Amino acid sequence: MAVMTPPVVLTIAGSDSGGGAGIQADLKTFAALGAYGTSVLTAVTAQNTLGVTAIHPIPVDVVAAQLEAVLADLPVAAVKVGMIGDPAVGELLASWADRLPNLVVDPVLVATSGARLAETASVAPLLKSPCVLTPNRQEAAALVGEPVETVPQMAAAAQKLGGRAVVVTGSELAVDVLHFGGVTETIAGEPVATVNNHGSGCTFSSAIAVRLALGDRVPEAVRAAKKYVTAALAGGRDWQLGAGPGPLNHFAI
Ligand SMILES: Nc1ncnc2c1ncn2[C@@H]1O[C@H](COP(=O)(O)OP(=O)(O)O)[C@@H](O)[C@H]1O
Ligand SMILES: Cc1ncc(COP(=O)(O)O)c(N)n1
Repeated sequence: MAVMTPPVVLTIAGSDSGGGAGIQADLKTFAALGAYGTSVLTAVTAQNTLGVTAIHPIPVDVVAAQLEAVLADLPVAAVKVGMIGDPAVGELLASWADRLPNLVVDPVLVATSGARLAETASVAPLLKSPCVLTPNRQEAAALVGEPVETVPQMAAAAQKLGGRAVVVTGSELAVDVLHFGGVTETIAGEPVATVNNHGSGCTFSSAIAVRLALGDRVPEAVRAAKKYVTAALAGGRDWQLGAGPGPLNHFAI
């Protein structure tokens, strides 16, 4: 029998005990889109659809050991970074950035439920790396220090932030703004009327990483990820999991 190796994608992120966001959303997205998922945990959160009740950051040497274990053995083709609970981990990842192929950084700061998950200082070291950065409007505002609400403000923020590319996501607007290769474009999707949006940002950034691992250019990867997150939001519109904003249905494609 012929041997085959599936595309391997790595998530470096926090655990969401409720299963809707973080590492759990990332691994489901990888599986749904045909990649083999690996994971480096940066934090354990006690979390459900209603909120976050505890955060335990993983010590930086244990984060480094996980990263070394994965990269020493598995042919990682893309890496997604989510919640970084500690600036020392941000520094560690920045020092590894040139060995992290097709890097996508979702600068997670606040959960959909409103809970603070990380400080801008944690992600700041990575902002100079050649990554695809995927802030939502609130995160973009925190990173550029200006209000980001409207589509023109999203475009201005995307142009200010550096990296390989920036996608400022518009949550329920269903409109994202991509700045790549000197070109700024609006990517409009179908708005989905749903309360179940917990983990949409994690899912979107993970889907971009899979598509980059499969060989897409950045604009194609972002468009494919937008289609996927829309389908997963639509697929979870009619289910109920938890009393707060529920998760997406990652396998409804
Ligand atoms: N209700 C919705 N209908 C359609 N697309 C949505 C909806 N909510 C979020 N999205 C899309 O999901 C992706 C993740 O963005 P966003 O929700 O802004 O991230 P975050 O979870 O970090 O706030 C973006 O492509 C955004 O446009
Ligand atoms: C561990 C962890 N990481 C990230 C998020 C952000 O989730 P969302 O995609 O809803 O912004 C979260 N709630 N928990």
